[in-house]
Amino acid sequence: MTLLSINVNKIALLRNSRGTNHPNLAKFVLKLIDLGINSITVHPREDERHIRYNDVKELHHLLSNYKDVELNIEGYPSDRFLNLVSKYAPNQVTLVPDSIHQLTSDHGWEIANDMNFLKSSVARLREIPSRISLFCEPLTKDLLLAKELNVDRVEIYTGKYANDFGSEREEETTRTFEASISLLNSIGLKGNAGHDLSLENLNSFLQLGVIEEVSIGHAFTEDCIYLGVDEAVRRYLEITNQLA
Ligand SMILES: CC(=O)[C@@H](O)[C@H](O)COP(=O)(O)O
Ligand SMILES: NCC(=O)COP(=O)(O)O
Repeated sequence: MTLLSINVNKIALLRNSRGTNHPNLAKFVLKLIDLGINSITVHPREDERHIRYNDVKELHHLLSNYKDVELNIEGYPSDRFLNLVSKYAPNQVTLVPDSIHQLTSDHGWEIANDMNFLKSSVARLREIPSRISLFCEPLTKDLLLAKELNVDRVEIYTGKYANDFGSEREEETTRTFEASISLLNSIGLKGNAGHDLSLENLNSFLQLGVIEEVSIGHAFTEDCIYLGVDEAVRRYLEITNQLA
């Protein structure tokens, strides 16, 4: 069984588009919890284009009433971000190499280039009881360096997997991800995964090896439009084998 974490960035994006509180993020999260979701992911970017820092405060308070529901906060380890996660100590912090100029998180850390920066960020996070996860490419060199950084998990960036799924590159790309998941397990690191996972590619991805958690937002939000929230949640939980 793999934990399904729903990323609610796009609900916040829709809310921000009108300057009102509709759709209400807390109401949507409560709906997800009622439907059996046990983890929520938010990604407060520096420009707060969707999730705002104040959303984190409100969601942390809301989820304090649901001990079996996890909060995963993703983001670039700026001082502002580290202060935020230090204040709320979520179940998991996922460090992502982002800049405000990016449309989305479209790459993992090139750890060798940022080793000292990541070492200091991890040291700061070790002052709180949160699991530390690092958003990485499925590359041996980065996975081994993640082990050296002594993080708890690696979130494998699955953008290439999703992009190549169903193409002539699928077989080779699948082998790359399968080897990365196997390596993670062999070096004692637990693997999360995320970015562009969907109802189309998720089941195939989860056959590649042991994945603790997948975080899914963009495709899930689209599925909610076509299928409705209840059916979208049911289908994703069915694939991750979390249905009661
Ligand atoms: C790290 C990752 O792939 C996603 O968690 C990220 O939150 C997507 O960001 P946007 O929702 O801003 O595209
Ligand atoms: N870490 C991946 C995530 O939270 C959601 O990514 P996406 O499904 O919105 O691409």
